[in-house]
Order: sequence, then structure tokens, then C-alpha cells
Amino acid sequence: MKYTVKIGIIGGSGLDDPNIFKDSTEQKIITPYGDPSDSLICGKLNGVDCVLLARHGRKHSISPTNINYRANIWALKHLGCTHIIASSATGSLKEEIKPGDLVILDSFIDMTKNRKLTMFDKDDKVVHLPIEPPFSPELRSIIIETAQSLGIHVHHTGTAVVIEGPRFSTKAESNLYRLWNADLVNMTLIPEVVLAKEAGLLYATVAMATDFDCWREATEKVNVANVIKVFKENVKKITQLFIEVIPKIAEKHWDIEIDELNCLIQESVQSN
Ligand SMILES: CSC[C@H]1O[C@H](OP(=O)(O)O)[C@H](O)[C@@H]1O
Ligand SMILES: Nc1ncnc2[nH]cnc12
Repeated sequence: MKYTVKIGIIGGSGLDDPNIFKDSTEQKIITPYGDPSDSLICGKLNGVDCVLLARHGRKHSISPTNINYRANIWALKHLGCTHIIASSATGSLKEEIKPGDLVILDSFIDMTKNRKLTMFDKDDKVVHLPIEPPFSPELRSIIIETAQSLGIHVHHTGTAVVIEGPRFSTKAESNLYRLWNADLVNMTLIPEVVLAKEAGLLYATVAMATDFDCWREATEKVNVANVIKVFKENVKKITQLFIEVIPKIAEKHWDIEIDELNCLIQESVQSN
């Protein structure tokens, strides 16, 4: 096996400071892109090396637009991560995705307006990375199989619309995203998923639907309090899933997938 598995865990809203390691060390990393959202917490979970990072900082003080996504991904790569599993609170755009449900995302629609979308703008290289599939299919399969074995219901696919925020959507916007047949809406998936791929990291997001955004007449419109309430009520499903999935990820050999991704990145450099 060429690569030793190390798993980055990015905790989103409601999972800002998960205390899931027995023994851990804290690392403050400085990156060419500036500071990550917080110190990175290194430790072992079920015998597997992991690194934990709070996307909005452990005190939840950084809003979606201001998150230094490039520094976060760079720092996880720098610490030797090969994979990232992330959590995200999301609004449901579909009747059948209920608050509290988990969705293993497989696509996105980027509606952000004010983000640094690439790490490839530091030197004179121009890189056009094919993003499809944005989430590692193998990682998603392992997460889905593990959820099934734990009896945790998950939706196997889902497309998230990513908005700039920090405001939530209007009803017109929410209905437009529904017309596009999108499943969920959030504010942080972009550029995290893209940068992970640029960094050669295999990435998956477990999204939790926390609300019906604002399209559904019969339900209270989304607000921060109900997002956090629903997330906290259901967070055990995500932590249990992460704890069980991590040794399964570490059991597999990933040389083919990581080599393929590295080749794709090299082939994506434009040259004349
Ligand atoms: C707390 S409501 C909006 C907030 O929740 C989601 O955060 P994350 O993806 O980090 O779980 C959403 O994207 C917004 O940032
Ligand atoms: N309705 C919503 N819109 C955007 N981000 C969210 N995060 C959780 N619920 C959300």
C-alpha cells in the first residue's frame, strides 16, 4: 500500500467542537493562504489517524463567506490527510427529505458569488480541473453501506445548491432551486469540495436536512435556532456514522483512486 490513510473530519454547524478523540494534540498551522478556521486536532479514532477541523471555528465565529477554505484544505493536506469526511447542515428542497434525515451528497449547483474558488492561482500555471464526480464514489459507497449496517436511514444521493449567504433564501429562490430538481441548500460546500479535489484528497459530505428552507407553506421558515435544534437532536447519527465508517475507510487500499486523482490534476494543467 503506497498511501497511509489519514482522515480529515470537517465539522460544520452543530458539530463545531466534537470531542471524539481520547488522546489528542492541537496543531496551529500557518498556510500560504493564511490561517485555517481554528487549530487542528489530531488523534486516533478506532485506531485510525484523524485530524479534526471546525469549519466555522470552534466558537462558530466565522461566517460562510469568510471561511478560509483554502487554508483549511491546505492544512489538512499538510498534516498528511488522504481523505476528508465533512458534515453540513442543509435546508431540504424536497418533501421526501425530512428534517433530521441524512443525505450522502453526489452533486452541487454553485450559486456562490464571493469566494476564492481555486488554489491554482499562485504561480503561472492555469489549471482546469474536471470536477465530475465531485464526491468520491468509493467513499460515498462505504458511508452508505456503513449507515445501512447501523440501521441509520440515509438518502444515497443528493444535489445541494450552495448559496453565498449569510442570509437564507427568498421563497422565489427556494422554489427556483426546487424547479432545478435540487435536493438541498447550504452555504459552505463551495469551494470546500472543489479545493479538496484540487489538493488530491478524496472527499465526501454527510449532509443533514435541518429544515424545509422557506418553500413549504405548512412549516416554520428556516432560522438559525431551528437549524441548530434539529441538528443537535440528530447529531448522534452523524457521530456514530463517522466513528464506524473511519475503520472501514482505513481497511481499503486507496492507491488506485489517489493515483488517478493525482494524474487528473497533472493532466489539467494547460500548456501550449
Ligand atoms: C446555522 S444555519 C446556516 C449555516 O449552516 C450550514 O453550515 P455548515 O454547512 O457549516 O454545517 C450552512 O451552510 C450555513 O453556513
Ligand atoms: N435553509 C438553509 N439554507 C442555507 N443553508 C442552510 N443550512 C441549514 N439550513 C439551510
